[in-house]
Amino acid sequence: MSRSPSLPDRPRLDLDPDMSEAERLEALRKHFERIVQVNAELDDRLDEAQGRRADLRGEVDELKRRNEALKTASLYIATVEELTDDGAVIKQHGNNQEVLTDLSPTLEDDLEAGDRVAINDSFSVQTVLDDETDARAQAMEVDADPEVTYDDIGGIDDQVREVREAVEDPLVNADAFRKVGITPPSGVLLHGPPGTGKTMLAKAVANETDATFIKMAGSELVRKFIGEGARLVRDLFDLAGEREPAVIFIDEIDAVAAKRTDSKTSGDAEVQRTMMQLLSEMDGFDDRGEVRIIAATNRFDMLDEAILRPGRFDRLIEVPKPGPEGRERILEIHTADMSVADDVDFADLAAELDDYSGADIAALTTEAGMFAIRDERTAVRREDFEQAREKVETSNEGPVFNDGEFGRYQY
Ligand SMILES: Nc1ncnc2c1ncn2[C@@H]1O[C@H](COP(=O)(O)OP(=O)(O)OP(=O)(O)O)[C@@H](O)[C@H]1O
Repeated sequence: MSRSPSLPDRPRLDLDPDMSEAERLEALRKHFERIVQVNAELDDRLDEAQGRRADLRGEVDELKRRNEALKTASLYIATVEELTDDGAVIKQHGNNQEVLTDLSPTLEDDLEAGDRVAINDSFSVQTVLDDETDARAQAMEVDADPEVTYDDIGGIDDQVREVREAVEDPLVNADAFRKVGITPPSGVLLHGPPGTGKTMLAKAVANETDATFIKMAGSELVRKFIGEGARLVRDLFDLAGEREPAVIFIDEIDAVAAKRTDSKTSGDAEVQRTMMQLLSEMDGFDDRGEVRIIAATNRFDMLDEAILRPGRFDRLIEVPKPGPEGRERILEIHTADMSVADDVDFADLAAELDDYSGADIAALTTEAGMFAIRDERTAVRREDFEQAREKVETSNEGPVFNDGEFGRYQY
């Protein structure tokens, strides 16, 4: 990469052998002042570059999202009704339009009547789709008996309490809410940096209330074909109704509920349709009995305000990275089953793990354990944690420090 032309020059120190001591001292003092000044200028430039980098990353994310939407933009779902010598008769879902379409030789052999296919705007068959149940399985994770408990979650006690009040109490104590005549929050939105325990919170609430945990990934929803995202949202709420008590967890909700952009691609329109379906399911939520809904996002700044209105995600809970005490607790949780040598002081270690998320700490403890194994020891020592830190912090997936990735969000 070429160097930016406007970077300040490296200051030079010219000392003449004929100079007196006083002159030398003066030259050195000036040189020092110049270095301090150049350093300050470089700091400014660095800040500027980091700001610019954060902006560019934001743009890249947005472009990636649009690209993803465009790739699936113009595909619709249809069912093959009949195979004839002239091609296949297909029926498009949604409008039930029947069309005879040519088939490419490669598809001809694969297709059977009854298959679901993806077609483009001109009804040409693009791919054979998986079974409907596969599409659901890919987008939804159903866990009738999640194992996470509140004790497994460290450093976010206030958030645990808030989630319990907003999600657990209405499930366990529905009568009390009815008698007092208040409506519990419709949906809870957890927002904060990645790996801080948002999914754990949702699972723990489901566990403590003996509810089925049903997770839907927002990013999966937008990868589907026209009409499929909205249908999956419908399925999600139907399934939760069948399995009540249930906790619906929509991860990465920003993928379906981002602020409207000015782009008019059909991919964006499809994302909008999916979001509309989600909003209408939430608006009809009161009659759904023992179903609670939690969503999570790392990109709170991107959300469309429509989803935050009363009756929708009207309880916002920020889940931040843990402070030193929280980090200490998370270290204890993740080393509970490890043998740890006496020279490891968790409070001391936690104080040094500035900006680590819960997930970073979990990764750190595993790495430390690996170093002990490599050294053929059974107890994990302080030096293992040090080596693990070096590894975690130099790898790309290590913690992202304050002036990095999240500079552009509010976290
Ligand atoms: N507060 C915490 N206490 C204990 N462990 C944690 C905590 N936060 C994260 N972890 C560890 O990190 C893993 C990932 O956490 P989780 O999936 O809940 O994060 P998340 O906030 O949902 O992340 P993302 O936004 O990336 O989906 C957990 O399985 C756990 O091992």
